[in-house]
Amino acid sequence: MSATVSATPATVIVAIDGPSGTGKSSTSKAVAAQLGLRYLDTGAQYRAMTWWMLTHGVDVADPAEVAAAADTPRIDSGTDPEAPTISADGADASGPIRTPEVTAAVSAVSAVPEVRARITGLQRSIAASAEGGIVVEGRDIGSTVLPDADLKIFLTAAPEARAARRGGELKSAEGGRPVDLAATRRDLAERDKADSSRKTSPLRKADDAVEVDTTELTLEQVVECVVTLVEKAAQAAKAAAGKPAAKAGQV
Ligand SMILES: Nc1ncnc2c1ncn2[C@@H]1O[C@H](COP(=O)(O)OP(=O)(O)O)[C@@H](O)[C@H]1O
Ligand SMILES: Nc1ccn([C@H]2C[C@H](O)[C@@H](COP(=O)(O)OP(=O)(O)O)O2)c(=O)n1
Repeated sequence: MSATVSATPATVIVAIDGPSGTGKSSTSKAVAAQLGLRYLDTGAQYRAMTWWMLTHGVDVADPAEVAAAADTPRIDSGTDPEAPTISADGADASGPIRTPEVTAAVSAVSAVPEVRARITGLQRSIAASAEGGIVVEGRDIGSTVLPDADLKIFLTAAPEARAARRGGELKSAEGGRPVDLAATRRDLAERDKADSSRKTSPLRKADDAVEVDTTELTLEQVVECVVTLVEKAAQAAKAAAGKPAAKAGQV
């Protein structure tokens, strides 16, 4: 086992929150892979629920209809950071959840308290059973879902940087066709507003979260920074538990 992994305790829970395009998914996957942890993309769960509703005739603009359907689909997440999976009622949802239709509807669906209660329950049970620990990324992980996480990170980035990153992804998805960056930026701002202003569990930095502004950092620099923070948090957790902190090379 490497010195890096040996610095983590038996179980370490890391919460990474922030708005779209700040680097949550890429950072969380890389950190989890590097430290031998599991990985959960909670946005994918909300997107899978939204996709299932759109394809099962639920009027996603009607919170009562959405609430009534919230317990119906089975949502399964595979937590291998090298190959995460997401399915709804057994159907692979990884492609369809990235369509513009799902992106446009997901904030409304995820604002419905019954949806949040259902998915929060799934998230807590996945985190509780993750052997060795897990990196969970989303909007309300540090503030609501896992308030006792060993480490909470809140990623931010300037709106132009976020739009440029999302625009790059959309361009690849469109086979290299140019993307309207101003429209991408507007879409992000609208989703930020909806996600931050909903009543139940809005997008919010937990009081004890470490904020990392990724605007001027490469992805590699962000990953390095978060890995260092996880190792420090793991050592603090060990010390608090009364055990001597592991030296490099010790398990
Ligand atoms: N620090 C960074 N610098 C440049 N590009 C980044 C950085 N972090 C992430 N990206 C890229 O930006 C895009 C969005 O990142 P992603 O991890 O999906 O963000 P989020 O999960 O917060 O929406 C991806 O294409 C990713 O490779
Ligand atoms: N913990 C979470 C995660 C996502 N959501 C909602 C709000 C987000 O706009 C959507 C989609 O999240 P996702 O992380 O996939 O979004 P991006 O990849 O950043 O575009 O889900 C949420 O309400 N709570």
